[in-house]
Amino acid sequence: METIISVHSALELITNHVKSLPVAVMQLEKANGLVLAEDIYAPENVPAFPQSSMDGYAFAFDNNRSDYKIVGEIAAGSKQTFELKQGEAVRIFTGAAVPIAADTVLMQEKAFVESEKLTVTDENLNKGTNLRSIGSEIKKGTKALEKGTVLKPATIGFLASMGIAKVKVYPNPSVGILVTGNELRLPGEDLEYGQVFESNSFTLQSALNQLNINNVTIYRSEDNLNQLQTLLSQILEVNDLVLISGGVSVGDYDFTMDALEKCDVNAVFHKIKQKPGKPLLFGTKADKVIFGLPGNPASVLTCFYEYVLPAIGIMTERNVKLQTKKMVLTQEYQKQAGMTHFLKASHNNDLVYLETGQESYKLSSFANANCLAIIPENASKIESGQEIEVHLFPF
Ligand SMILES: Nc1nc2c(c(=O)[nH]1)N[C@H]1C(S)=C(S)[C@@H](COP(=O)(O)OP(=O)(O)OC[C@H]3O[C@@H](n4cnc5c(N)ncnc54)[C@H](O)[C@@H]3O)O[C@H]1N2
Ligand code: MOO
Repeated sequence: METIISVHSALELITNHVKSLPVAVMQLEKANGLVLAEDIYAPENVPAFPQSSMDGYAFAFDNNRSDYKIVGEIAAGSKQTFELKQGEAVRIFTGAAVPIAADTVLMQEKAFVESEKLTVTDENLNKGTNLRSIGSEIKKGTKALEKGTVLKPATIGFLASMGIAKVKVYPNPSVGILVTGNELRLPGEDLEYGQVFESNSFTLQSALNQLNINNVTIYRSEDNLNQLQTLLSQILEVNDLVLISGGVSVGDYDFTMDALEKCDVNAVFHKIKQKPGKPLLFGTKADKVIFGLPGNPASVLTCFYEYVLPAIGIMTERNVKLQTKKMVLTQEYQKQAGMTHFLKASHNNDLVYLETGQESYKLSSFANANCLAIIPENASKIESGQEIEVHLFPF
């Protein structure tokens, strides 16, 4: 196992150890936000029949005629067909099948009808007006969507319009969040001296939900190796991704590393030259991915954005990494060389303002921030006005 490595090496190890999840066949209504794992070809013509796009009258267009005899009516969904003769029209409605012999639909606002006689009052009417021809949206057998397309409302609707009910996608992982700590109480409970409210599972679950990852189960364990090991082995059975909060440091009650070892997890690295989140732990067990997130609340969220997101991106073939931009720092920042600093910050017009309260137990600065400012490992001083990299939050 690697100990205390650079941010760059940590990301490289994650990239080398995480694989995309097996392709799954998914009901369309559950596929929003997922990536298509197959090319989609139209199984039928859309529309499958010549279709009226207006409420009005359908007929075979005749330049020398302005009157037609109305011989019937076709509503949307009607199976009725008409053998229209020259000079005959049918009353028709939006979405209805236009008779084969007809080629034009006159909208009713441009028609004058008396008893069964239709008079065209549209001087600019052309052959083919208001008629959607067979396959004019997409022809049967044509490629409709490429493998790799991210499904969104429009693509989901497009698939449904072709009659497709299920698609092959890269699924979202099922996620187990394991919260450790004797001191933790749930919001809403009474707090005794020495106890703190548990917030990490709330942060993590919300961050996952924001990615449309909703198959999330929260487990809780005391700082007890046996309990932790038993729970962890169950969690590893049923989840693709396991996020453990706390217990990754060096204290006498930090059992995460031992429990992972007992569960035969391959620890890939432990500790990154970074602040916050130095004791981040990453491991795998077969295709399962495990992160031991340092318990301090700001460390948990920073590590989620910087390391768990890229892993989820690989598992799902989605581009979910925080967007990177170069921006100008508006103040001087000093630190010791040797650690990358991820600083809660706000950007506006490509200028970056650092939040006060960078300590890893504080979430208030995170709550005010819209990005993380990156101060590189080897830097000891960034001047005000210098350009730095910024990772933008996805909201
Ligand atoms: N001697 C050393 N001590 C520590 C080191 C070190 O290098 N040497 N590293 C520090 C750093 S940096 C971090 S980060 C933490 C990480 O500690 P753990 O991952 O073992 O986390 P815990 O000790 O369980 O908790 C840390 C802190 O966070 C609070 N916490 C934990 N879980 C939650 C939760 N679900 N919701 C809200 N708050 C939570 C916990 O009460 C502690 O205050 O270790 C340092 N120590
Ligand atoms: O690495 Mo820790 O998150 O600074 O307190």
